[in-house]
Amino acid sequence: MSLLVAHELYRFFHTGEDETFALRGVSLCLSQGEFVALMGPSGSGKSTLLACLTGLDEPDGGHVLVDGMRLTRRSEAARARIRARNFGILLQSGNLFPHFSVEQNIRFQMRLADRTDDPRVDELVEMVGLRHRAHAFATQLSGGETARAGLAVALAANPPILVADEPTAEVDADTESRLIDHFETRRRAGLTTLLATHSTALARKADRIIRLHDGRVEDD
Ligand SMILES: Nc1ncnc2c1ncn2[C@@H]1O[C@H](COP(=O)(O)OP(=O)(O)OP(=O)(O)O)[C@@H](O)[C@H]1O
Repeated sequence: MSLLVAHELYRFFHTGEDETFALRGVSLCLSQGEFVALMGPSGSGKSTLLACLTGLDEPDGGHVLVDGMRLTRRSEAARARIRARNFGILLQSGNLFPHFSVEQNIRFQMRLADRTDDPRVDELVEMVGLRHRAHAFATQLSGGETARAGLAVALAANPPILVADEPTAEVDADTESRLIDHFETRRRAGLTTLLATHSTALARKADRIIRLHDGRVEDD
């Protein structure tokens, strides 16, 4: 069975007189253990799609199923429960609590997922190249450090589905290669990974590339 299904998703935005058609009937299926890259030009709808797939945004049409459960058109509390159980999420809007340190943010995410005894905090901090910044508050981090800390938080609960928007946009080559190793380890462990990326190096490692263009799937 598919772990994550999107069926005919539509999303429109209205700003004043303008209407933007961000998603125009996007359907996709992700199986357990798949590593999928979502690509497409700026403005093609990648971030909007990730937000709808994780229930952080509601599509205007269509629906999303997570492990057979409908995520769309449910209460925020129900969506949050499904999200906590199934997803690790890194979106461009960020996922850090500003007055927690990097390490506290990671531990908090683990606690939300009931992984209080998880020994991997140091490992995660090391993997994203932030050992020297583990005790810094989120507000004290540079843009690149914030993105990397956010990724460590998204990975903290070893989520069944990792959804990340441009996870390697702000990382150096060493960190990118450590992250690619980690994504491949997730695949071997049967965990699913969906990354929106402009990086061809990263996309080359994926099992599948889904290309969006103008709010539609151009190629899958
Ligand atoms: N909250 C919003 N209000 C109005 N328009 C929006 C909103 N969010 C996204 N859009 C518009 O929807 C379209 C798709 O945006 P989206 O951010 O999903 O693209 P993207 O493929 O992720 O782009 P990028 O690669 O630059 O991050 C764009 O035209 C964008 O301007």
